[in-house]
Amino acid sequence: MRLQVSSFATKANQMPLQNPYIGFDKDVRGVKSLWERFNAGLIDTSERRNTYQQLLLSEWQRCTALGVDVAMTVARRLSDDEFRQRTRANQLLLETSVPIIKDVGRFLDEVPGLMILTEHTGCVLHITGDPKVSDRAAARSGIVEGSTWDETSAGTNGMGTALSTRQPVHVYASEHFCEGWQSWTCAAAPIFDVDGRSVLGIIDFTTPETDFRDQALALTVSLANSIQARMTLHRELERSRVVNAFTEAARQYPNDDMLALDHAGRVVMHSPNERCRHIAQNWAAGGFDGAAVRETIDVTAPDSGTRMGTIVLLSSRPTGNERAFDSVSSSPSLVKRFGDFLTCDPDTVRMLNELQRVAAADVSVLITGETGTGKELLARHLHACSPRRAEPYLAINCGAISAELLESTFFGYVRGAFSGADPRGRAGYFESARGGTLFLDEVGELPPAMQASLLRVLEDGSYQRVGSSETLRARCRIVAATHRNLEQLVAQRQFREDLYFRLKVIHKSVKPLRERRSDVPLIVEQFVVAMRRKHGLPAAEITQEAYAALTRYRWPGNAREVRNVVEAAMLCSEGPIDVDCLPPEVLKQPGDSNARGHESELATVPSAGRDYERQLIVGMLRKYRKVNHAARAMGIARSTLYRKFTELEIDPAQFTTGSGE
Ligand SMILES: Nc1ncnc2c1ncn2[C@@H]1O[C@H](COP(=O)(O)OP(=O)(O)OP(=O)(O)O)[C@@H](O)[C@H]1O
Repeated sequence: MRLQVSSFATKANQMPLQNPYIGFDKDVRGVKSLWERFNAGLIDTSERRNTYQQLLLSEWQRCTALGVDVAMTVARRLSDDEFRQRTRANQLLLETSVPIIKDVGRFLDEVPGLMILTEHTGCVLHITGDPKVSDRAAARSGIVEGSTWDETSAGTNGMGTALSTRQPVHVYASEHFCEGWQSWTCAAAPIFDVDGRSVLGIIDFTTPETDFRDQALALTVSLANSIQARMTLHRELERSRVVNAFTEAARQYPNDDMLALDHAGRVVMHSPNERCRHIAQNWAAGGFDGAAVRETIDVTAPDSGTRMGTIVLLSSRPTGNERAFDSVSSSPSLVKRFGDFLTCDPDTVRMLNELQRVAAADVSVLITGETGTGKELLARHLHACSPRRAEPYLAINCGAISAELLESTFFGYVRGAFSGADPRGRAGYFESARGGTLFLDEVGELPPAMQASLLRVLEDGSYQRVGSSETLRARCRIVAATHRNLEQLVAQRQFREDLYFRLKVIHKSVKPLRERRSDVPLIVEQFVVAMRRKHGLPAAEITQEAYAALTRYRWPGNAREVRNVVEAAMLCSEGPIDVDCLPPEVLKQPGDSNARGHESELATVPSAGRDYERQLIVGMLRKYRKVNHAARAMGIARSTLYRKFTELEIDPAQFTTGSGE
């Protein structure tokens, strides 16, 4: 159970094994019976209980209050996209931890257990261990990479409880709050960042209940310490590189005030004056004027392109023409970053500043704009800036769910609600989002019946699971988005006016990229760095001609199209990115009916989308040289990739080695 006693926290080094909560002579049967009585509502308050039982009860009461489903049997899992993002964000932790875990794993051959690494919100990044146990854990409890184990998602459990207590814990079988985890026993320890306070992740050793080893807790603590030590070394190296970059930037821009931030956005250095000292002191609390940031320069690792820190140039004391990125902007301008959303367009900067101001307010927000303009990106960061940031962020594409399943997907259902349903019933998005944010993408696609149900929730917060008359209360914030013109849909009676007004308490519209052309270089630059990281590519220049074409093009698919074109071009090029790596539509001059130099190709390729897809796949094959590696990098099944070869007339043998598999 958790090591919650405060004296332990302060005397951890002297007395860990004397703590009653990590003793291994646990009263297994007693705990099971306590759990059963707790869930049946049969706990007698006058009953005398020892400290350990009281601790368990208060844990479980807390989980109940958090709305955790005690009957949960399969852990919540992030979408593939979200998991990919978490993996990218925790690359260093993974690269540092996995070799250590594997090294130790070799000596655990005899123990039927799993070594699990999570990041700081409880999402499992990596699992190593006995394949049989791994299969069983996946099938029985959903213990897989991408599953989430923070206590608000999964109740008392090794990873989640170590995260919330920031201490090593041992959670035995029926000490788990959810029924679905009670056939497991876990020992887990937090991995701390260099500041000794922020938790980077958790290292956990999970075994079937009966196979637990007394030494497991010591093992996880020792592993966490090793990972921590190696991370500290990396961070020190990064820090010295950030300091060097700061010194270089200060030499280049002697009139600028600037700060150097580490990978986590903490101030490492600042210009030696009172204003900067003041900004640096208030930086962590966000008590600075965001608009004071003129430019940011990422300090990246020379080999991997991973971001190690940032140099922030502040906007006052302007001297005229200094620029951080020569390739980025033709005039000095303010670059605003809102999460991963970058802009230097004054209207969009203003819109983001307004969005930032409403992040903390508990009101619904509607974001409109053409497809690919970054609406999801804004919604995600709005959540990250809100007081709800520790709670789940759930994104739903309303247009992708069939009308019959919408009610049950949003509101959940009880057992026996309809045929084909999970016999245990299931929570819907409103329940799973709890106190977090529900992002309703493509909200304009909701059919009328669902619009009426959503309106009811927005009006009084109440809803029912399908098949139940019990009223539940929604506690999440709604952020909605659409590329459609909702006002027009209202006029055409396709969208309820009352719902429209409920959703657009705050309404922000994102301009298409062709109306903020100064953002194109910024976004191209951002994707060049991201794709280098994603595919492990060396630094590549963009030739002047290619650059001119990229900035001239109107980008009907907005930033998403930029991403696709940059990714394909980088995979296609062997050296600098030149025009021959750009798709024909990008090369078209305004008024041109033919793409320069690509007439013959165009004649055989029916659409730009197809052309892009073909280019991307060929690029992937060239890079990875094996079909299965390319499929994995693209996040699709090998069979799908083979189907694409036929569709797009690609001969994989031309690009792969050996069997190509
Ligand atoms: N201003 C921006 N700066 C950097 N990247 C951006 C920007 N806007 C969008 N992107 C990137 O473009 C891609 C598409 O963004 P996103 O999915 O948020 O668009 P969207 O408007 O929600 O699209 P849709 O309407 O099709 O759902 C993502 O890869 C996102 O990271």
